[in-house]
Amino acid sequence: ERCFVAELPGSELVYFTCSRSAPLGAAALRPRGFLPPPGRCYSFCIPPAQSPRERVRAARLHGQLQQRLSRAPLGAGARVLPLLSYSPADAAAPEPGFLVQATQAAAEAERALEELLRLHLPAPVHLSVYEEAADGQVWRTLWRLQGAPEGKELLGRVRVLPAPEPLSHPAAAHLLGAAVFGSREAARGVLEECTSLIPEAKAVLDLVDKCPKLPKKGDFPVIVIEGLDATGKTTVTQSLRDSLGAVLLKTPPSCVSQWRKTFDDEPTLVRRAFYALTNYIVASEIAKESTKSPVIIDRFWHSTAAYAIATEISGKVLNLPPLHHPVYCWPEDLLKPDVVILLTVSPEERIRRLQERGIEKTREEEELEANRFFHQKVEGSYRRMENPSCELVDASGSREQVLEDVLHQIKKHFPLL
Ligand SMILES: Nc1ncnc2c1ncn2[C@@H]1O[C@H](COP(=O)(O)OP(=O)(O)OP(=O)(O)O)[C@@H](O)[C@H]1O
Ligand SMILES: Nc1ccn([C@@H]2O[C@H](COP(=O)(O)O)[C@@H](O)[C@H]2O)c(=O)n1
Repeated sequence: ERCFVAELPGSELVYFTCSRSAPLGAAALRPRGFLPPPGRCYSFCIPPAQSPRERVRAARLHGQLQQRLSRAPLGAGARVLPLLSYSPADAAAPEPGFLVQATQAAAEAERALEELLRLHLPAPVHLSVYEEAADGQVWRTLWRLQGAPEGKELLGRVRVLPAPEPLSHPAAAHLLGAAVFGSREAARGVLEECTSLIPEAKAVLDLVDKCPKLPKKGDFPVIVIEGLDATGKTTVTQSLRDSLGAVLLKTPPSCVSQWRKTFDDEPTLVRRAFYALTNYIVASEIAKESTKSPVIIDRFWHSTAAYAIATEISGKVLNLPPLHHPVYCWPEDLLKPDVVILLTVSPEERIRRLQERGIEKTREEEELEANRFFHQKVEGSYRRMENPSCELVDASGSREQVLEDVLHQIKKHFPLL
């Protein structure tokens, strides 16, 4: 039995399933907020990759469809929401897809959607249509789209019911190796798979392959400063460099800057593998520099993992994988820092600083502003990291106060510094 989870506006998750046999009275149970009245919903999923080599293509197809859906003539007020199809009974990775909420039952919107799917999805293409019946229950009609331009076959009609919320988010068990990479080889494998599609992947691999496999930290302290955008990392890391006579490094390093936009436009799988590998490039720099002086790093692996988890786990902070989940564990083959400090500021102060700075924001930061739940999930993930865990410093005071507090925290580990 397949179940589905969709993320509604406001980051609410709705879990539902379909049943042929549920007794009709069994609740005017309609999944809450699922079908905006009066309206229709449509859903479809991206067919899973048949082999590891195919997973980059499948991930890219998902991204392309998302872009095309955002431009498709689906009618005023139509919403395209992220959907996952999963089976509670087996361990297979969930299939990503979309739930399209149309505010009117517009034949034109339906035609546009069908045309898009016929054009871009490999056959057989399945489309589910959800409607409310006179008795207030929601029904799903499953269609197989075939032939051009309008051929379609009716496969069946079933009731839609709320599904029990699983103990953990359906994506949680599949983050490792797909969004969070537990080793250099795991991330490397993804970029290997895309060298024929993305030429820049080869250039990144060449850089990574020049770095020693297990670089060793020198005797000087290695300190990472983490935090959301505009929490003051640049300000603090520069002050720390000056007051500790340290070397300042950042991830991703400048040697990959020219490829960053390319990978930011790729789906999670490829984008996160890129960022994961940049940590290994910086690790070899840390190894060298920490034999000579203290090293300060502006973002490292915790950023890579926290942003990946927050993006892939839909809903709110309570949907994050629980404490001690393997996604929060430092990769065994990545040079480990001595101290990781997480700068925190209130959402209001952070937004004030972002606005004051006034420079163009990255796509992810636009999302951050629009979606405070995403912001909470990134910070919630940082807070769950372990070995090394993040030590929190409230960064909402003056620049001088924040520096003093960070130095105080560092000196607890290195009193002689
Ligand atoms: N303690 C502070 N009080 C007030 N403003 C601050 C403080 N620290 C930093 N700022 C200002 O807030 C803005 C963001 O700071 P900064 O660039 O250091 O953050 P960041 O975390 O490095 O951001 P990003 O991750 O986007 O690079 C800057 O304009 C900076 O001058
Ligand atoms: N080690 C890292 C560093 C960065 N990222 C990603 O980059 C974004 C933030 O970078 P800034 O240059 O704006 O500070 C953030 O959205 C992360 O996705 C990363 O993954 N790993």
